[in-house]
Amino acid sequence: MTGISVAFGGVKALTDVSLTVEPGQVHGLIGPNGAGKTTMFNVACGLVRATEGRIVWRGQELRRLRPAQLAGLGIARTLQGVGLFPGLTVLENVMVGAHKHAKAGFFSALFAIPTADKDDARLRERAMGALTELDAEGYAARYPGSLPYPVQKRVALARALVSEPELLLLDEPASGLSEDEMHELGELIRLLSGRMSVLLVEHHMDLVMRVCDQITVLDSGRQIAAGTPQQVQNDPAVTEAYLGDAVDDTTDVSELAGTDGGTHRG
Ligand SMILES: Nc1ncnc2c1ncn2[C@@H]1O[C@H](COP(=O)(O)OP(=O)(O)OP(=O)(O)O)[C@@H](O)[C@H]1O
Repeated sequence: MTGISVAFGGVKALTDVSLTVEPGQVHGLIGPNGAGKTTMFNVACGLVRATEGRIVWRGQELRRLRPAQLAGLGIARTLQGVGLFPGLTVLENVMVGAHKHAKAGFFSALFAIPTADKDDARLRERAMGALTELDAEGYAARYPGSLPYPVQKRVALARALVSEPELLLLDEPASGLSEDEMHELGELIRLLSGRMSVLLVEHHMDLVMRVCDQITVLDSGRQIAAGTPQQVQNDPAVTEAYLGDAVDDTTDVSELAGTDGGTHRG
């Protein structure tokens, strides 16, 4: 993504931001509240159109990117919150994520079109595989509303993984997780980077510092730093940006602890 600017009416949410997620790398996008992280993420998903700038994927410029195109491009995403279909079981929810691989099957079934049983079986198998990878196979027959939030988040991630994306876009995947769950999530993201690239928008500094290969830091819609976790941690502009944020919002002081000393690095 190069030279991305976004304006909402008179508000400049992003000004000339560039970042490249390299193959097999985890790229973190961080910044204080209102920095523009979600807007940048939404540009990458096709949910927000950039006022200026270019998105290039696999050597091709994506003009007028729409969210519906992502799966076909080998890109999957999870959004803030969970977004599972309450009327479908966990397994069915994950099968929705696999639909680009199915010629017939689950979707034909949804719309009462005659199904190809083989496709359906393959889809189920892939969806169960993704659930197993996330230790959630035991919940396959349950409905999302009956499950604890962290489990719902794992299911949402399984749904993104089942399409075997080349690029996984994660928007605040650690929100609402305990320390232990966050640690597991970090290990999982590292594991996933062996077979896909990851763009990670996240508030939890210790997670970001532990799992990312490269980090881009935004503040007030502008890129203020970029580099390895160590480079970013040692950048005075970053500390300053977070200090300003901590003064505005005292609840963020604990997060600040991870940005200054390096003690959270794994
Ligand atoms: N749809 C919108 N309409 C108008 N302004 C918006 C819209 N979305 C975002 N903004 C503004 O753009 C700026 C960047 O917001 P954004 O949500 O991208 O930041 P963020 O870094 O994700 O913040 P947070 O960490 O609080 O989620 C903010 O000033 C915000 O108020």
